[in-house]
Amino acid sequence: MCDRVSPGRTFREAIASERPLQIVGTINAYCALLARQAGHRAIYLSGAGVANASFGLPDLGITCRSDVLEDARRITGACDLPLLVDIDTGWGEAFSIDRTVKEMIRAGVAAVHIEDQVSPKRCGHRPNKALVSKEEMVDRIKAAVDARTDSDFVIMARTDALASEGLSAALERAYLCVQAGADCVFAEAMTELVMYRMFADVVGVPLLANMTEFGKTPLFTKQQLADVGVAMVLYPLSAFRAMSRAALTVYETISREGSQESVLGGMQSRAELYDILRYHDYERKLDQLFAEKRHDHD
Ligand SMILES: C[C@](O)(C(=O)O)[C@H](CC(=O)O)C(=O)O
Ligand SMILES: [Mg+2]
Repeated sequence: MCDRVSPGRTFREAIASERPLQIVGTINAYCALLARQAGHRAIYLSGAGVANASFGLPDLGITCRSDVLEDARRITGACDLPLLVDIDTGWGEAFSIDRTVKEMIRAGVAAVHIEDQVSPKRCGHRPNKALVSKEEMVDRIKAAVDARTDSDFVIMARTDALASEGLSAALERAYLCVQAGADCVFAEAMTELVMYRMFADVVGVPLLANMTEFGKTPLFTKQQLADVGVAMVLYPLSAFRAMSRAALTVYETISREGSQESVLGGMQSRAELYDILRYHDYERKLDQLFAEKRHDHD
């Protein structure tokens, strides 16, 4: 790796120093800057977010590695916060997973989570999810771990097993993934707080809880999750859901009222936008370059 601190290292440090670490979904580069402005220390590129927001598609395994990589690169290009990326099933067998991991590292990503659903996958909070065998999932993890070109890059194993196979099977899968080298575990679609305590005790590595809205998991607080041993709390689509509602309201208002006047109060101002983008720094730089150029010709 180049002179840059490994994003994986930054992510590991964030997990160690903020318990639990809040990881917020940022569907694009500007959202990543907003999350940083709000003081967050880690961000997330959601697979559902790529499908829904970038492609207008449902989260059913329709988007692929290059789609997610493109969104990831835009985010890492604009924001230095460590980025966790949802790579769904890894998009294939061992060599495809190898390529996925290597390209994610090249894209400046800090961590990925890979799940045990069959391909094409479904949203973790919808019915009728089908899983690959635990042996195949272990192979996915081995392939991901072996693919690392940066030993700090974080491989997180996600299990979707609770719904179809029950808690003991989900715990066993998580344990086997850790034995195979996974750095962290993502316990998907838990229905009770105590389940996280059981996972934390079994896996012995940092555990992630997914607080996605309108799904199978009640919205536990950061403190409740800390008390049951959770190390990371994910809010994958919270901002996206709020942005979507806000955008719809604006479109409807413009259409209904013939003006956006009544919704101005809900908008970020030009000054606020420019602040986040450091617009004036860019402008000053431009002025300076032109001034130097003029000077050269004198
Ligand atoms: C975390 C997740 O994998 C995502 O893609 O963001 C989704 C979130 C959601 O659909 O609410 C999941 O939990 O499957
Ligand atoms: Mg997903």
